[in-house]
Amino acid sequence: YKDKIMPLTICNLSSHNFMLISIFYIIFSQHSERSKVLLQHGVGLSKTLTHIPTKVLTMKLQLMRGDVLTVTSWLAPIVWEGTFDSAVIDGIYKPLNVTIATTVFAVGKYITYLKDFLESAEKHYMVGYNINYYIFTDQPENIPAVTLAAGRSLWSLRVPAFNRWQEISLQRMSFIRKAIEEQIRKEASFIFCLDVDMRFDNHWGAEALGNLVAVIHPWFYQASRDSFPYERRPESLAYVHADEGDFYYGGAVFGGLIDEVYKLTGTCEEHLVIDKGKDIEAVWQEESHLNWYFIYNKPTKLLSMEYLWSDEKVKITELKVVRLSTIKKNLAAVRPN
Ligand SMILES: CC(=O)N[C@H]1[C@@H](OP(=O)(O)OP(=O)(O)OC[C@H]2O[C@@H](n3ccc(=O)[nH]c3=O)[C@H](O)[C@@H]2O)O[C@H](CO)[C@H](O)[C@@H]1O
Ligand SMILES: [Mn+2]
Repeated sequence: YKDKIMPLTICNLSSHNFMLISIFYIIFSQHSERSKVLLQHGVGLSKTLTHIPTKVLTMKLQLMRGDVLTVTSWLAPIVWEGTFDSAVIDGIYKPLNVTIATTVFAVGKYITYLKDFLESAEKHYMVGYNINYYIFTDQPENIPAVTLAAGRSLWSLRVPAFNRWQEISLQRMSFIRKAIEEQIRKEASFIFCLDVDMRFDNHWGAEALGNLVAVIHPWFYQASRDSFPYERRPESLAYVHADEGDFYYGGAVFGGLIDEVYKLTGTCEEHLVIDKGKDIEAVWQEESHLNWYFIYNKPTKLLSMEYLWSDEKVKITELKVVRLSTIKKNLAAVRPN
């Protein structure tokens, strides 16, 4: 299969993934006792996992992508169209009846993005799953009325208005950490933390679930490590040495199991507070701290730029589908500074 279809260099990149998938299915098909898989996802054992037939295995192996990196050097999958089968993924997660918390900040004029964000999410984001949206806003009265599907609900959490846009990004980690502690932990098993200036265009589903999930920043997909915009001043706790770093991740999408994201947000919050005490603000605010965190706490799953694209980018051939895109915004009109 490899020799016939894939050029040798690509074959080297993909063979790990090929092996992993094969091993996963061998384990899966031989053990109908499903505790390992369920425990790995940190969810209860009460529901029955549906049996995955052999014909699905055969189909899956034909879906491999040969033109892109589909696994990291620490063996985390990178999710691209053609690397997963939604029927198999839903066969794992739907019976577990998981609830996925989804945090979004809509402060000041950014509240105007919320309607399209929510309406498009209802069409494409985790369709068929229980979703709790947590909207952090300074104006709960202006949250638009959007019809949510069954099993999906929306909570508003009040935050102050800020006079610098950087401040909102900086404070997100702390607000999310607190909300997990006080509310979210009791209500959901997974969480995704998303920017609001975005629109879902296509399926963005349960294949994105994982213990600790990061997204490759679309502007730095093909960039070399020395051009990643990590924080380079050693005084900051977000400092990354020139010899370190795997990918440059976007701050607009991260997630995973609640406890993993609790640790992530708590650590970033601590580092942000210490930096502030030293009067230093990392070059890309919380995104810089997030990138630091993922170097020392490797994400267990990476999402390709299909999961975080930008309306301002010219499409590349590897991009077969845009699932979520940052909309073009008039920064002078929407930001407080
Ligand atoms: C695509 C991507 O990875 N974007 C990141 C990037 O810039 P962006 O240009 O995407 O940042 P942005 O202006 O979208 O701000 C981030 C988010 O903060 C919220 N917000 C911001 C300003 C405001 O007045 N009101 C408000 O609610 C809102 O949810 C917004 O989506 O760098 C930021 C760091 O500063 C964040 O890490 C963003 O996630
Ligand atoms: Mn944004």
